[in-house]
This record gives sequence, structure tokens and C-alpha cells, in this order.
Amino acid sequence: MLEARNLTKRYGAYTALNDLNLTIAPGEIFALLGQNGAGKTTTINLFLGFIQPTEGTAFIDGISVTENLQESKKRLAYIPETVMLYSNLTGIENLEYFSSLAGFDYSKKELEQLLAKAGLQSSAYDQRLAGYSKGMRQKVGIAIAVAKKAKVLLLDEPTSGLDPKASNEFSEIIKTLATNGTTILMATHDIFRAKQVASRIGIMKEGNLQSIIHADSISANELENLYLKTV
Ligand SMILES: Nc1ncnc2c1ncn2[C@@H]1O[C@H](COP(=O)(O)OP(=O)(O)OP(=O)(O)O)[C@@H](O)[C@H]1O
Repeated sequence: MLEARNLTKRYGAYTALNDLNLTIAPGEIFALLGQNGAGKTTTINLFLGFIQPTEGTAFIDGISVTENLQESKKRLAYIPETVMLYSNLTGIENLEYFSSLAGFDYSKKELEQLLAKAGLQSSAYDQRLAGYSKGMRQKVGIAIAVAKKAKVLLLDEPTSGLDPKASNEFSEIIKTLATNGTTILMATHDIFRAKQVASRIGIMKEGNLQSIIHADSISANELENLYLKTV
């Protein structure tokens, strides 16, 4: 579960995030839409503990990020727009390294199964990351999240720069993770994907969460119109 309680971030007189109150249940995918500078990344960074809130609290699985950063971090995985991995290591070596950092010791077979589950083609397992496409790197990122048994997954612009097939594959994989109980928060500019994968969609403007929409209550066109009217 993810929860923001009165979560606020100010930089001097500028409010990047204003009094966010939001609970995302296990198994739910929540998409945050909003223009550049709306406060999406600020929200994610507060959940990650990368930045400190000016007011309020971010909770991961009931644990305050400010009070217990290490415990909160154990429960979450983060996939930024560009997944940071070691270019000189292979897909399987990256997965082994990052899962061992999280305290897991998987056999080669288990590592291969994790990569397969994330949708990576088997021919890539032993190739160095330097030759991977963005979509392939993201799949390793997903495999790491699953290997860590992360209860919460934070995604920042996960489909930007992916071709439609890779983007669709990505959406299917995160839907499967949610079905298995992972809580997912995704910041995106992709209205279509937000509608396709999320159960609820929040529209942010100038640091405020302006509205929350149930994805099944609206068509993609209606969502786009509402978005354009809001921002
Ligand atoms: N360290 C900082 N100092 C001052 N202002 C900052 C700082 N970090 C972020 N901001 C401001 O906070 C606002 C919110 O930024 P944020 O990155 O959360 O937006 P976003 O919705 O993720 O946008 P994008 O879609 O471009 O990623 C922006 O106006 C940004 O300039």
C-alpha cells in the first residue's frame, strides 16, 4: 500500500506539491497525469525518500519514509525513465547483482525465470546491457523489482520512448504484477496507456491533485478532453 498524508514540498516560496492526500491499495495501478512541472516526479521522489517533505508524510506499506527510510526502501522498487544498470554486465549479471544487494541469492535458473517472466527474450540474457534497447532495460528493471519481492512499484514515465509493441508489453507486465498484489504508482504523459493500465487516474496541475477518475468510467477520448480542460 502507498499513502500520502498532507504531503507537501516547497522550494522557498514555490510549492511543487501541495497537500497531497492519496491512498493506493495493494494490487492497484494509479496513474498520475500532468504537464511538465505539475509535481509528478516530486511525488515519486518523496515516496522514494530522495527528497524530504516540507509537511506531511509518505508511507510505504504503512511505514513512514521519513522515519524509517531503510525499511520503506526494502519494500519498493523504482523504475525511472532510463533504468540505471551496469552496461558492462549482462542482463543476468545485472539481475544477480541487484537482487543480491537486496539480500536475495537466486540460482542461474531462477534468474532466467525472472527475466523470462519480465518478457525478456532468452537470447539477451547473456548479452551486455550496452547493446540493450530501452524496452529491454526496462524488462530487467521489472525482473529486479520482482526478484526483490517489492510490494510497491514506482514508475516515472515508463513508456516514453518505447515503440507501441514494447509499450503494450510493458503495460501487460505491470498489470500482471498488480494482479499478484503489487501496488503501482506511475507518472506518465501517455493518456492512452494510463487509461489502459490504471484503475484510477489522477490529474495534477501546479502541485495540486485536481481530480481522480476511475479508468473504467471514462473513454480515452473523454479522459483526454478532461485532461486538456484541467491542465
Ligand atoms: N530542487 C528544486 N528547486 C526548485 N524547484 C524545483 C526543484 N525540483 C523541482 N522543482 C520544481 O518543482 C516543480 C515540479 O516538478 P516535477 O519534476 O515534480 O514535475 P513533473 O510533473 O514530474 O514534470 P515532468 O513531466 O516534466 O517530469 C517544477 O516546477 C520544478 O521546476
